[in-house]
Amino acid sequence: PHILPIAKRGEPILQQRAHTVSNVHDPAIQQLIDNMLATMLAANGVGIAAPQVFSPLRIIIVASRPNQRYPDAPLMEPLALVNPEILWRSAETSLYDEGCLSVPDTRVPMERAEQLQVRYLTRDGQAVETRYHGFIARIIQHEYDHIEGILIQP
Ligand SMILES: O=C(O)C[C@@H](Cc1ccccc1)C(=O)SCC(=O)c1ccccc1
Ligand SMILES: [Zn+2]
Repeated sequence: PHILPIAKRGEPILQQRAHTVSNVHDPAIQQLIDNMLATMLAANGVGIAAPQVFSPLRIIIVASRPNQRYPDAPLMEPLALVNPEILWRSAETSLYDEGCLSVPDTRVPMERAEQLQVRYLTRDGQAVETRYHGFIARIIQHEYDHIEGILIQP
């Protein structure tokens, strides 16, 4: 896998809606997912979205791990969500200072739904519907914003 350049605020691709993946089994898609993972790990992130590596596709990676602000955040295997759809968001919200690999040296307090229900394809093409809460739900909402062309604003 390759570590790819990360698009920074101001790059048009970060403000465009990304496109649905038509064939998750395409080797180019599988390589992209591997490269997104390598790039996220190298940047010490807990998530990444395809537009951040200049691919206008609806692919996100979520990789929660415990950290100072969220010491009880779950440590999880990085998970790729292809063509994610948020089916439901709880009315209950929480506030957290979010960072963004595309907006370096910035933390922005963001209010997000505490729980959400999401439907997506795994990288193996399995259709899955899952409910998340807490830090993982937050990361999913942050990454989902990226494929909608939405960036946190400093
Ligand atoms: O820009 C991205 O999508 C990655 C971003 C994801 C994210 C961070 C915090 C809340 C929601 C989503 C990052 O990983 S920035 C790095 C960061 O803020 C962080 C790193 C380790 C632990 C906790 C936060
Ligand atoms: Zn971000």
